[in-house]
Amino acid sequence: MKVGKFEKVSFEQFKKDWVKQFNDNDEKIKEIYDAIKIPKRATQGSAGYDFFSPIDLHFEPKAKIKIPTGIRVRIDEGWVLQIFPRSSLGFKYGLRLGNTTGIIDSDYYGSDNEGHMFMSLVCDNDENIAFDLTAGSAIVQGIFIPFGITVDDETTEIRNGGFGSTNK
Ligand SMILES: O=c1ccn([C@H]2C[C@H](O)[C@@H](COP(=O)(O)OP(=O)(O)OP(=O)(O)O)O2)c(=O)[nH]1
Repeated sequence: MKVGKFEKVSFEQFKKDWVKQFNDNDEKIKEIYDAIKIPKRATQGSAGYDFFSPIDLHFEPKAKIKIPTGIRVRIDEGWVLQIFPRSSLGFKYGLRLGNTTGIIDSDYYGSDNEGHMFMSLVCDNDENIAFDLTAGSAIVQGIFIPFGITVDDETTEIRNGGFGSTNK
């Protein structure tokens, strides 16, 4: 079923979020932004949309990296995009999401940050293996999943942001 669409966030939004994580100048940030690839499935039968790393990444064991993806996603009502590790990187290096699994709500798209998606990654292996990924490598995968609500659900709040925004 066709229920979503990936897009790039604006350059201004990407830059604003990127400088909070990485020390790059404007020219370099524009280069990274222009090279950002829209998530895609590797094969016709794949459930997961691969997300690609915008830069070369070096993972030290146990270190956590937060990556602004440059991507937002429009999702139909009643569906959620869940983010999972790729099994190859999980098996080899114990690469997992810092938040164990990512939940991208459909109403995140309209947030003030344009619905800019972030990925938190941890190289979590017991063998102390560090590893590198080159820019453009598939790092995690997103799967569109339907969800239900309770028969007496009366939620009316509207989201603006993520990462604990609804605690405020
Ligand atoms: O890996 C992730 C997980 C979440 N998000 C964004 C999209 C999601 O819609 C929003 C909120 O996520 P979630 O509902 O899981 O977080 P929360 O801690 O419950 O925060 P909130 O109070 O904002 O719902 O943050 C990401 O960009 N990457």
